[in-house]
Amino acid sequence: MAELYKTSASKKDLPIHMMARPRVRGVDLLRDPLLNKGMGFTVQERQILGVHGLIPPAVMTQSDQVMSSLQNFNGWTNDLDRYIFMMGLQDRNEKLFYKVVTENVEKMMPIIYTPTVGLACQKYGLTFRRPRGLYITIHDKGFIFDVLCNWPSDNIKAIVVTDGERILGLGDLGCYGMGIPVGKLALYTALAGVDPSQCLPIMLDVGTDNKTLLDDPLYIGLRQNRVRGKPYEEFVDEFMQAVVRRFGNQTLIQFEDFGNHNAFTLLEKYREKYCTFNDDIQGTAAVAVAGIFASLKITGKSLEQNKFVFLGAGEASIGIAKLLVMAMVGEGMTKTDAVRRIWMVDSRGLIVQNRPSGGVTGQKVTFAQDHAPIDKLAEIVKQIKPTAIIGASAVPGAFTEEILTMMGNNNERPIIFALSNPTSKAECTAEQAYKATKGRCVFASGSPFKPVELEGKTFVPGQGNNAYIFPGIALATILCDIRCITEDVFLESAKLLASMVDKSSLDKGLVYPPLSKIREVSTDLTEGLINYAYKNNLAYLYPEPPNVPAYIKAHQYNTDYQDFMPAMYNYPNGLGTPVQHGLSGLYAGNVQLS
Ligand SMILES: O=C([O-])CC(=O)C(=O)O
Ligand SMILES: [Mg+2]
Repeated sequence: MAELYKTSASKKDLPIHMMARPRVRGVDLLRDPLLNKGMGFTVQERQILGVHGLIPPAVMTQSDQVMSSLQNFNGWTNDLDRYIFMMGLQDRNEKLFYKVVTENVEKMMPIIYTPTVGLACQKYGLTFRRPRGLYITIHDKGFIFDVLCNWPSDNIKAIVVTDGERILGLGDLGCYGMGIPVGKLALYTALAGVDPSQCLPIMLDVGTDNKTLLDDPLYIGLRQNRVRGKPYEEFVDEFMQAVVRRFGNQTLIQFEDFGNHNAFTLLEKYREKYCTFNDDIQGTAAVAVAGIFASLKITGKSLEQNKFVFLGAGEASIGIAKLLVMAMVGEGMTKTDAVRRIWMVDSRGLIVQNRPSGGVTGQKVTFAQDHAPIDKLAEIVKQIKPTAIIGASAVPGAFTEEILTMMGNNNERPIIFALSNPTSKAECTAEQAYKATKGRCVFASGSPFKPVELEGKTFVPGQGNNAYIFPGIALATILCDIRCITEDVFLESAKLLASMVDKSSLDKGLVYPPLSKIREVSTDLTEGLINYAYKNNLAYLYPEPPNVPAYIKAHQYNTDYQDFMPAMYNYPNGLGTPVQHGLSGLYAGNVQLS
């Protein structure tokens, strides 16, 4: 059985005829980002693989290349240029891209992911250099499987798909939303170690209702209004079926940044039939609930001693609220009592049962309270006296100084989460929250904020972003073959993540592990979830891996270059025949020909 789990044998273990050989050579090798090493190719490899002379003569180690990339990165004066530089690197040399990212996670995440990815999406038409992922349009209806067949690999384990209708808190960006699946999948690899060749970003272009884009002659998507209703549903149905036909029914499909209505409808429709989850509803819920679990260790309160006010009643708020209810019920409360602790506020004010202005519909119904209507958030906070306010409204500045001060006056340690993305949409800044509460609040935000100095003390805001959750869930799902991701998986993820917050973080008011640890967190989450999946009969891979950490490690992407030792120049007796074209003198001291 040990053999079954021995997947990445070291080079020495392999018989010579099985040593890695790239599937392409010559100039095609340099143009394949999965294989290209640029100047990292040894002289021997250059000769054998037919790229000698096609790259400058210097042979660089991968760490030299990392240094050179960082110098380049630092040379750019704005984040969008840094994003473009990093995408260029990803397009040229994936191993190097992921090495740079994984060795500099804190610096790179805000560029290749939120918040800069939001800006990049807004300017996607201009930043577009080379295609990445698949674009499937409503006009491909009837032929989606054929489009999927154009993808060059059969071995796809994970797809992140969007239709671009609600990109972060930026609204409908149509086809420009492709930056999001690309960014999310970059984190699959950088944070959890999912093999990038097994990941596929997909944009379902059904048009856009963004007038500015429709009027822009340089817009790169379908120039028509969004298709809705039955044709849209049939289109997405066909897409789901085509994915299974093309890549198998265990393919993970992560829904990302769909409009509110479609996000909920599609999740309900597919969650039991496909291996799927919605990151904005479920991933965000798990990260927020983890933050709340961890905050209890700071506030000293139990979950049921809290009262939560949510600003915004969309995917994130409803997802968090539902998971919170599940957590409270898990602790012995009735559902009715749990729901009573949750107060939702949308653009029309407090969501109450007898709302005069058009009633309450959809997902909000569960949380409509028996209370008189109130319009303004400040008045709601004054009357309801929440212990926690959670913003997922994409209304910047909605948590005013008055509201934050009130939270500080009503609570010894108020919980303030401003989760809307990107930074420009956050309900308040970290500084505003700490200042108004004299440093007593437990603050987290969806996009990163820098630490805040206040009266000689440093406060470190937590980043309550689903990036702490989705890469680990994805890797666990892939590795133990979970076919249906139940709601329990998200609650378990929240508990696991909260358990990883150590005392030194809590002492700084930080309810998440530091961002510098997010890779270890993703791996630990994967391990916890694999164990959970086997205990709860969710895993299809049998037999169960005897050593889960070793099993995970063996399957995680290695950012080190693969050695393309030319098998044809080696003989089974183990004597490698060096390639000697009188070059050893030329390259003396630079490379070793052995
Ligand atoms: O992408 C992010 O940073 C978090 C997220 O899912 C969203 O805001 O839609
Ligand atoms: Mg999202």
